[in-house]
Amino acid sequence: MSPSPQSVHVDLGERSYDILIGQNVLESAGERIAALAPGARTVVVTDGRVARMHLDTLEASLEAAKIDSFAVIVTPGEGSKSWHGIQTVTDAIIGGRLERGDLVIALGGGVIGDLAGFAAAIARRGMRFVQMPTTLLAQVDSSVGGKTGINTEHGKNLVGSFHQPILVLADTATLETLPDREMKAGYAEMVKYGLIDDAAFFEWLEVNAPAVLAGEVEPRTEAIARSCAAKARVVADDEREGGRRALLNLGHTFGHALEVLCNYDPAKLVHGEGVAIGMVLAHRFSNHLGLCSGQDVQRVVAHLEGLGLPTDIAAIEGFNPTIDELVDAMKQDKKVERGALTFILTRGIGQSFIASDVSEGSLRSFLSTLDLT
Ligand SMILES: NC(=O)c1ccc[n+]([C@@H]2O[C@H](COP(=O)([O-])OP(=O)(O)OC[C@H]3O[C@@H](n4cnc5c(N)ncnc54)[C@H](O)[C@@H]3O)[C@@H](O)[C@H]2O)c1
Ligand SMILES: O=C(O)C(=O)C[C@@H](O)[C@H](O)[C@H](O)COP(=O)(O)O
Ligand SMILES: [Zn+2]
Repeated sequence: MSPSPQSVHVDLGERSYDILIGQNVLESAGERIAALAPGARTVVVTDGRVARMHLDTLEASLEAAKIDSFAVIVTPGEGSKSWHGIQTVTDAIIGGRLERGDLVIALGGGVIGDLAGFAAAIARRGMRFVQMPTTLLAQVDSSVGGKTGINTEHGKNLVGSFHQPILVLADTATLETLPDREMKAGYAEMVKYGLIDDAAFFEWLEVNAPAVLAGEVEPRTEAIARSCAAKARVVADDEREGGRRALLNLGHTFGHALEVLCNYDPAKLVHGEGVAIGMVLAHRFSNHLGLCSGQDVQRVVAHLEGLGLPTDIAAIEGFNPTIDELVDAMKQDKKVERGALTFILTRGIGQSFIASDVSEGSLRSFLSTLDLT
């Protein structure tokens, strides 16, 4: 018997929902969905790798609850977060004659959650969906908060919508099959919450990160639940990123630019690694601007490096962007206002803030201190 799952509530009025975190919660998916959406048919959107490992468990649970379902299986990786991917999923929904009242299930990492969530937002002008995250990154971040969407040839996450799930079922047992590199990449989004506004969580992670990454059930479940609670608080306060939610973008202005310039090639960089490098650059940039001490920068670098995460651009194999390329890619960021970049900067660990008055000149001056061509 697995212990009862931990529960975090996302308080959004009529769009409120629960996040259930625990070992083997996927086995209870059918009964939970039957209770939440009685009579609904379901489509499970997943990728080929996750399907091989975890689709059977979900399908058995749906079948036991007498829920009619079929699966759409896309290719793993960012390439599926695309116009082609969204066409595949929406065609399957419409072709499968799902009705507006039926349900889309995202079983997988952040790519699947973003893709399936966006498909649910637009198919039949809006269907309900459930997130069943299977990567650490998706369990601590992407399955919560309702940002859904795809990449376009111009950049990352440029087309999408805010569409909240009705339930998040985070089965921590699925992480047992997750490769070590993906586990670490997800950890970057977890430590982000400490760096944003919770120095005590950062300190806790400095002690407990090895146990979390090694898969010790208790500290890992606690770390996931604390991360979800942190995100839930921000999202409840500012669902559509009118203000404070932008803090969740710490490291992302740099990180997304790196992902785009690496052509989303997972051999070079995955999202969480881009965020790790981006968070270090955000701290270094803050230090360059006289906002954050060198000691705090070193503490962040030491923590991430100690866990085997990349912390600078030079760590990306065969990648030598110019300053112009980086600045140009950053200008597609959705936080840009009237052409000006917004950064999440920091005064120290757990003291991040939104800076919309950063000049391109000071960014270029900072980038020129890095070892770039
Ligand atoms: N919507 C949001 O708020 C939000 C937040 C953070 C990140 N994101 C997005 O999420 C994406 C990154 O998510 P990700 O890191 O989960 O990547 P991903 O979905 O590509 O998954 C990473 C890899 O792990 C595999 N995988 C997934 N679960 C597995 C398991 N249990 N066992 C073995 N292999 C497994 C996948 O097949 C894939 O190859 C990016 O596109 C990013 O932009 C969105
Ligand atoms: O939920 C949010 O808000 C975030 O910013 C979480 C990020 O980790 C995530 O990568 C998000 O997709 C980035 O958002 P974007 O608006 O910069 O595309
Ligand atoms: Zn992210």
